[in-house]
Amino acid sequence: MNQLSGTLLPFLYPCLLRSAAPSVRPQAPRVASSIRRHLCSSSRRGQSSLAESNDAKRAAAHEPPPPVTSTRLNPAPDDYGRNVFVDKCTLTVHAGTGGNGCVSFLRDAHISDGPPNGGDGGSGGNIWIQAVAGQTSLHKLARRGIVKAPRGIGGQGKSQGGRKGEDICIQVPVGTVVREVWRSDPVADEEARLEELRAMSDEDLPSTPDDGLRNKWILYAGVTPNEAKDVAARLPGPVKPRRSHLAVLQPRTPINLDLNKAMDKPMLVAAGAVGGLGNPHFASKEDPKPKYATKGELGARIKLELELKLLADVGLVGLPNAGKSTLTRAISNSRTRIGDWAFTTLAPTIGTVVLDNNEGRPLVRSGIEGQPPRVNFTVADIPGLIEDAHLDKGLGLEFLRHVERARVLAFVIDLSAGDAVVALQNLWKEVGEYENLRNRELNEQSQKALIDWNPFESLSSSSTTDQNQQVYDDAGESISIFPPPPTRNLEPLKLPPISAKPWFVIPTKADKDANVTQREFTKLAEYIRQVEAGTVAHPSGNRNGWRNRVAALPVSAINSQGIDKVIRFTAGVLDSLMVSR
Ligand SMILES: Nc1nc2c(ncn2[C@@H]2O[C@H](COP(=O)(O)OP(=O)(O)OP(=O)(O)O)[C@@H](O)[C@H]2O)c(=O)[nH]1
Ligand SMILES: [Mg+2]
Repeated sequence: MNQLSGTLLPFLYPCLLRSAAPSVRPQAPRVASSIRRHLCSSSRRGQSSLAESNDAKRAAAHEPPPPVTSTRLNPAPDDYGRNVFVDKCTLTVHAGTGGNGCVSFLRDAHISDGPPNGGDGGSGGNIWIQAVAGQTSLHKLARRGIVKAPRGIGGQGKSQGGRKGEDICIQVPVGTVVREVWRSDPVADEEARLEELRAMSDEDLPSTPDDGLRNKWILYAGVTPNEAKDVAARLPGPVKPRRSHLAVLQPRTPINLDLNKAMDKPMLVAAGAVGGLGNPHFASKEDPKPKYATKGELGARIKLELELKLLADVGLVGLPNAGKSTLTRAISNSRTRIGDWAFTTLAPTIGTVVLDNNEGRPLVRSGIEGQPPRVNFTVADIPGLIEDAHLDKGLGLEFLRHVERARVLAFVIDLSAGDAVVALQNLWKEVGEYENLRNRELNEQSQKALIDWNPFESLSSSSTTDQNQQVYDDAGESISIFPPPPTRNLEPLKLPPISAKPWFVIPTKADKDANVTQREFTKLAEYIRQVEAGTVAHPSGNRNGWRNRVAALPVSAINSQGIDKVIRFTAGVLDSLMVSR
């Protein structure tokens, strides 16, 4: 070993030196150990260290393995990933304000007082939105609350235009509905104001330009206070506010987008405001060297409500403690919490089931002809439903709201916990009652909207606290700067009826007492067959409930048995939905 100390080897392979110590490192790289064997073959000390390490390895092999405390499918209750799921949030987007125009004049060795050459301001950043696959929650946007695009940079001398503000793209999960709550568009406000001024007769016109118009101008930095009055008096009349040419790409107001497909390109939500004009724009015969330029336009502000209409491809519906979370862990990458008590899961957790890990051959072949194959689907572990959940017992309404947002429903039934058919019927009863309740509410709301409508009600009377926030000037007078307009009451989302969703049953805990589970499964399978054949009523009580291809797929989630069949069946149902769409 002493031979080694004078070389670079100890630095490159520190394990060679450490191997002389009594501790054993079975994970040492194979290359290092082969070099070690080769180099140390002539050294007696090296031989003894190898012998020691072999002894230690042999001793370790005879040691009993550490006791297994938990597995992935039967973890300790504190072994779970943090769940941050948000399916509804509001977001205020600010399009970038335009950069200011510049007041500048050509200066040269031979020209001391040249023509105007101030550049235009750059336009503000645009706000885009894009639905992307792979995202399942709105929590990041909910945390941000406000998204502001940067403003454009001001113009400069020598006719240099300002740089444009950077664009911002908001990425949301596929299945997000985006609706406008209110909008404040300074350009539209200014247009309306100019329209009003134009309609006024000459006597009614304000004699001097009011603050609103003055605020649009920038005066040359070199003007003295006395000169400033003179320049201000020479300002041209109201300048028509300008919009970015991208504004034509904005969706119609009020915004109402249903982003139900992954988008290749983002969609424009709010175009950045245009930059101000430099002083050459105002040069005229009367005033060839204007000492003013315009400020950039103010960017629009839009308050949006984002809501996930589609939570996941499959929603697991079951009684508390039925084994939904264990099943979610068994079929997906989820690390949802598992515990042998009711209400272990209190908020939905979304897991992704991988059908193709891109290692050559897909694990499950899925997709429809002519379209790219499906590589995964999502599963939502929804908190357990209890009796009278539709009356909001045990946060029932909140949980049922999530059930409504799954494409396909999988009813998880514990085969060892009493009558499986009754358990399934009870779950459907809660879901069906919730649907009736929701339909009744929707009808009541639309009737109320009809009755409450008052054509003579002024806009200001419907103002909200948001709008009433006042700003005061130095003299204590209230001034309103850029106030948000009244909030729009958004209607509840229109969702397809729950009973019309494809559904199937996953009887679980099939590994428990064979006599009981076998008996319950036989009963349940017979009942499902009758529902499919139409000889018994649909368990939701709705005559038009989904009956095609209903199945009962028994599993033992804790042992990962029967899981493949569930994945294949679900992928098949999702494919058939795509074909029928
Ligand atoms: N023997 C057996 N036990 C299971 C199986 N699946 C789940 N369990 C156990 O059942 C208990 C409850 O499982 P969870 O997956 O937390 O049940 P859950 O439906 O998510 O419960 P909530 O979140 O409270 O609604 C745990 O102790 C699991 O280990 C199974 O297939 N076989
Ligand atoms: Mg759970």
